[in-house]
Amino acid sequence: MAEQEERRGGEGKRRFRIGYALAPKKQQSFIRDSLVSLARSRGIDLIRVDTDTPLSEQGPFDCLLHKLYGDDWKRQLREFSAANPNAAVLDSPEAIERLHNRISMLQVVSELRIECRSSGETFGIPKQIVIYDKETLFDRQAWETLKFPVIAKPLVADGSAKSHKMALVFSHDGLNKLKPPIVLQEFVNHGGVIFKVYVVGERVRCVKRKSLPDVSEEKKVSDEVLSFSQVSNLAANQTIDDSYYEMMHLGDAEMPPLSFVTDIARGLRQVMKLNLFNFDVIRDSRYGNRYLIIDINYFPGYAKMPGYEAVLTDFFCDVLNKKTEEDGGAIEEGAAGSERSWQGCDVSGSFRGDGDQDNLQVPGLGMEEKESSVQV
Ligand SMILES: Nc1ncnc2c1ncn2[C@@H]1O[C@H](COP(=O)(O)OP(=O)(O)OP(=O)(O)O)[C@@H](O)[C@H]1O
Ligand SMILES: O=P(O)(O)O[C@H]1[C@H](O)[C@H](O)[C@H](OP(=O)(O)O)[C@@H](OP(=O)(O)O)[C@@H]1O
Ligand SMILES: [Mg+2]
Ligand SMILES: [Mg+2]
Repeated sequence: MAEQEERRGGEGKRRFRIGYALAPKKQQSFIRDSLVSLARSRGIDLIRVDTDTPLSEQGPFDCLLHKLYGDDWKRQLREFSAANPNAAVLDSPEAIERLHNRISMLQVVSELRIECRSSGETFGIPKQIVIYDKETLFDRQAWETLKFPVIAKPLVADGSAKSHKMALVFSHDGLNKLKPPIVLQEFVNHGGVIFKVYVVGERVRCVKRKSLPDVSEEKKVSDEVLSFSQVSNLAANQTIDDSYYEMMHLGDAEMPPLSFVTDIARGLRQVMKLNLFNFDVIRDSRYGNRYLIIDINYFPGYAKMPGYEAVLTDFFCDVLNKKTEEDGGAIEEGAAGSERSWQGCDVSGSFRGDGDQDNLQVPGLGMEEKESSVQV
């Protein structure tokens, strides 16, 4: 009885347990005290999953949040879902798998169906080919459809440092320095600014980041190969705020229309069946209102966004609310104490955008309402 009362968080309130299974570096950057305390105040306990102990020996969990790789972990997740059909897994390993290959990752973009916009914005992906072996690399026919410069990206995007090691190749003379399997993606001049669109369930936030500089015509005949890695990623403890934009001279870079990136985010979420991801967008300097999606990441560095605690906590409440409704736990107002009633997460709470640079889209609210408190 005491344990049940403890789970109910005293005064008959039901508490929820979200287990998180993350690599140490990710846990350190994402599970901050500020997130843990805000979630706790809304009736949610964030509990570390010990990745050295079988998942089946831990819990119980109402929801599992994870960013781990490998067949054994996928097996444990399948067993967890079979044993706990009412628990939410964020997100399904099968859906995440699609993002671990840079070809299947961007294929989802071709499945998007988004209405034409009167303002004329269009989207797509850069031209790219996959090269599985050295022989193909030297088979001119394989890559002659591409225009140099190209970016050579590892085919596998599995979160390893190796999967971020890239090379900018200006001419085919540079191809012999590459190690397949790789994707050769046309480098598109985009003014040195990349837009990262963070998605947390129905919530979307677009931020600007420093990107690779444009390549001049003269440079395009060089046999050089420029290696780089994660040029647009911030250090885990760095956040995106005005000082960052000033330091990186990104202040006056125009953001893409919020409704445009939100439509793409919604489309990607439906096609990929993922809740937690971001995607990188560049504006093609040749056309001005043509946007190219160049990368999609599962469970990115949300903590770099000021106010990420409220975004994630509101999302957790959405998930738990949805699970409770699905479980038939109708929330009877004032029916505290009855077995099926659920006091649930308190989802009221102000959730504010932070200035012009970051567009903020919360469910059902337009831009003009972004400063209002969010009751979801
Ligand atoms: N097709 C392209 N045209 C121009 N610049 C590009 C292109 N692809 C990548 N870049 C540049 O290279 C950087 C890294 O590319 P990408 O985002 O695909 O790598 P990543 O290792 O997956 O990065 P992340 O840290 O976002 O996961 C981008 O942020 C951008 O600056
Ligand atoms: O600047 P962002 O938040 O995009 O940086 C992310 C990056 O896009 C990838 O999602 C990284 O994950 P992997 O691709 O699995 O390496 C994130 O690293 P992580 O340690 O936070 O998961 C970056 O934060
Ligand atoms: Mg990227
Ligand atoms: Mg990436």
